[in-house]
Amino acid sequence: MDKLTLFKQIEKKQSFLCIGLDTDLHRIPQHLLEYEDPIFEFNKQIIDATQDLAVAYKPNTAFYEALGARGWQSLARTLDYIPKEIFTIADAKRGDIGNTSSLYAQAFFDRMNFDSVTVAPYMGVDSVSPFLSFEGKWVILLALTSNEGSQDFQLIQSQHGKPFYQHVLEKSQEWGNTDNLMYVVGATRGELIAEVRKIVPDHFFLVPGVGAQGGSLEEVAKYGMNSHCGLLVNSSRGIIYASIGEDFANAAREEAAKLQVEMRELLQRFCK
Ligand SMILES: O=C(O)c1cc(=O)[nH]c(=O)n1[C@@H]1O[C@H](COP(=O)(O)O)[C@@H](O)[C@H]1O
Repeated sequence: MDKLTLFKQIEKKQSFLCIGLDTDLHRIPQHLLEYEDPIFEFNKQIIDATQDLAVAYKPNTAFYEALGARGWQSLARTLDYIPKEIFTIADAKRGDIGNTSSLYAQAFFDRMNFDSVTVAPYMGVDSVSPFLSFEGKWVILLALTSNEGSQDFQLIQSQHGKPFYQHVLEKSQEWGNTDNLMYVVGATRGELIAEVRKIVPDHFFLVPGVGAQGGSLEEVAKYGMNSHCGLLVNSSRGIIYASIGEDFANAAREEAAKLQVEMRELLQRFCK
């Protein structure tokens, strides 16, 4: 997908909401277990109920991989079901030596036709550049993650006096087709989002951590929004498990709608 299509979706829907399809067989409503593919059925109903509010869907592949071949099939069916104008993210957090990364990229971009994949930068240029060589596909590089363990490496000051995540942002700008590069920046790191934005003013951020992890949407927009919005804010559990009863899809819609209303207002305030 090209940038323009993404911009248009954001403008049309007045939303920068990404819904995380972290679909767990143990958490979905029990009545769905009667279906031949309960995971797909759950996702299908969530997508039907929220597609006018969301600009992206992000299945976290762990939830599908954990089920083996059956899970991969549910993932493929889900991807096929997502309307084509909506941005799709394979949250797989890959990255390996070059020839292996090439095959990961083929798996998610050619075989499965995702628009983007999350990639870990730890192994450096040759582990990331194979993903960047796919025309029209996006790499979403982990920069400053939302979890507590992000302090272990990402916030360590290097001998140049900069935290490690800043090196990731700067160095990755030299890694080829950076036009199609986004960065993961956790919503739980409100005060640091402004620092990230200074280093990469034009890139999109995928921002997980609102909802179940407690990040503030307003802070994210205040510090992270640019003139093209530049944000995809993800919520997974806070939306998809809003209810575990038969009304789950409606409840998910209500949660997504609350976020969209807030996003519309934030776009008017900060997208300049
Ligand atoms: O890459 C991600 O999406 C990601 C990065 C990060 O820093 N923190 C983070 O929570 N995520 C993912 O975003 C989703 C967050 O889910 P909820 O906390 O349920 O909204 C999960 O799929 C995480 O794996």
